[in-house]
Amino acid sequence: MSSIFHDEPEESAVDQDMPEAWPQDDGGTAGQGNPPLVDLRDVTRTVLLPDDEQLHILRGIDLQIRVGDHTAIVGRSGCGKSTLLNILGLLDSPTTGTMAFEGRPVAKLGNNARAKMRGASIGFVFQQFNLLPGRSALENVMTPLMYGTAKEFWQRNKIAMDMLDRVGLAARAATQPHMLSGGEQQRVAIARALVRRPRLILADEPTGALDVETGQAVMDLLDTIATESGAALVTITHDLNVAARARTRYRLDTGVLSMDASAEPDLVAVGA
Ligand SMILES: Nc1ncnc2c1ncn2[C@@H]1O[C@H](COP(=O)(O)OP(=O)(O)OP(=O)(O)O)[C@@H](O)[C@H]1O
Repeated sequence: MSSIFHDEPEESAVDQDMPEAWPQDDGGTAGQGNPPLVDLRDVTRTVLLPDDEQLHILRGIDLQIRVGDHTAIVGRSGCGKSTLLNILGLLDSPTTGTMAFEGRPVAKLGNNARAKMRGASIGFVFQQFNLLPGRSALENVMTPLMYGTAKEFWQRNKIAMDMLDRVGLAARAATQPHMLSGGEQQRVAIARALVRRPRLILADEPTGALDVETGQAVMDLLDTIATESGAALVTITHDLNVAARARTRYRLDTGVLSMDASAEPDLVAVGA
């Protein structure tokens, strides 16, 4: 968690290890000429277990995400959702296969360039909110701006206040997380995730700790702000009601990704 919000400031990121953009080989999937925001090709993730067996967590994942998309990935516990999310969020790397972000192959990125790309372009929303205790709502929302551009740094107070206002919590700016309800904490977390206007928002079970009604309100907010800011939203969930809001739905089953999870009625019981 702390690694996401406490990476190197942008000013110290090493730009030299940013590779050239990929050639325009979209494999026929891009259509509009621009590369997808995220492009996974035949991605696998394998770990070596203590008994020397290999655990194949992700297998042959092909996934293209474009700016403006709202994509849901649903699957049962242990199917590889978090592993895929970590790869999409540049927190982990594929074992084999390729991933490009904004047209750049990420395998060649050094740690600083990866952190810079993550900080500037990706916002994370978690099930348990992961707000920093002992800091006000405003300070939480300001945190990513401390590691942003010079303009973001110097205007962090105003930018963060505007974002808190956007999620309807300007009046609670000085309040610490433990004094806020679960839904309010998640709105602060959404404000923090979006305060640098990321192009990709990764939401990992964003309604998992909320009651149904509050969860719907949070998803409405996330949907609306993502659409307004032109970001792509990827929601990872086991709840088909949450998944149904997405325009594109995938099911992840023992590491294999397939289209349209809503066509799988047996998963409804999992989300119930
Ligand atoms: N580093 C690792 N070493 C060993 N096993 C791992 C490792 N990372 C993940 N796994 C295993 O891979 C499988 C997929 O893990 P992952 O956390 O991606 O699942 P998930 O779909 O997010 O599950 P949940 O919904 O319960 O959080 C699990 O069986 C997990 O125990």
